[in-house]
Amino acid sequence: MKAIKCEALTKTYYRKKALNDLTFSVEENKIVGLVGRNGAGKTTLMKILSGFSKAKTGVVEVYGRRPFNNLFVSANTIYIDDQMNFPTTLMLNEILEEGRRFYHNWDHDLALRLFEYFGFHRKQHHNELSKGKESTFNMIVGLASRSPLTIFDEPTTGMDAAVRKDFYRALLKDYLAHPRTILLSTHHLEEMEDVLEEVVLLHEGSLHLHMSMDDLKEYSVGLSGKISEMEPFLQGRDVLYKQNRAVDDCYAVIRNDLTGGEYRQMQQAGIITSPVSASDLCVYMTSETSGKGSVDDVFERSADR
Ligand SMILES: Nc1ncnc2c1ncn2[C@@H]1O[C@H](COP(=O)(O)OP(=O)(O)OP(=O)(O)O)[C@@H](O)[C@H]1O
Repeated sequence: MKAIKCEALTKTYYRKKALNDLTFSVEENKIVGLVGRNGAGKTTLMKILSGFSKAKTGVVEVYGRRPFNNLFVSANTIYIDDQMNFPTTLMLNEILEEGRRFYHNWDHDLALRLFEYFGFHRKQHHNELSKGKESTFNMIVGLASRSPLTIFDEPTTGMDAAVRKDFYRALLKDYLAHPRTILLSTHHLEEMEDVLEEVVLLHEGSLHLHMSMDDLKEYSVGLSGKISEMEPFLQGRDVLYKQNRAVDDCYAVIRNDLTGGEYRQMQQAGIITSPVSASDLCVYMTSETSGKGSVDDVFERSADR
């Protein structure tokens, strides 16, 4: 069964299309990374899936039901972000108790063990926590809920590197023991490559790519060498990214469909091939193409004045 199904989904804010003709689906019990540049539409999509907001046109289904104002979807979905507001009168242990009352799969023992491991005190209040601690507490709620669809929107905001590592490990361990569908947006794809099974890349509200993490890692290859030597190899190919690095030196990323013979020809021409990480590939594929150049140009222009 599909946990998520979107068909031609569009959401507009005033005249701006936050989601534009978005079609993709996610099978049950997958752990999926949602990535894209700032403003790509990740939060908008997650809020629609959680039933908090309504699409303008298109179809969206969570476990076969339209999520907006739907009790079944609310009971089977949790949305965790860094702006969660819990009642300020409740202490942290009371918030966990509320979680136990609401979420039918809630694992209170797990919640309490994580609570203790991360050094929380029962009588603290959510609005008194530091940013990183707030995210850590929210993460505990998200994991302990064991919701069939668990949505984490940038869950590691403010967490230090050690806590982020603990989070990825806890997420993976709990997911393996209790499979469910987890959709997680992140700007730290490089840290999550071993956790995620699939990646959905959004760009300007549209689907740019949806594939398994294994395929994504193999999808492209980096080439560096002299421009004059590279040009013949790049002609007619799917060039995903290209940057001139020095007067006669260039780096390009192409689809990884080279034959053994082509690899040998490149070596003979002095072109160096290298793997491209999934995270770098996503950045390259969605890099600005509006002719604004790089941030270096901003400083060069101001020096010219
Ligand atoms: N409430 C709103 N009112 C008006 N425009 C909005 C609103 N929420 C989002 N947008 C716009 O919709 C687009 C997508 O925003 P969204 O927050 O979904 O992106 P995102 O991928 O989550 O970005 P980030 O990585 O920065 O969190 C942006 O252009 C944003 O300005």
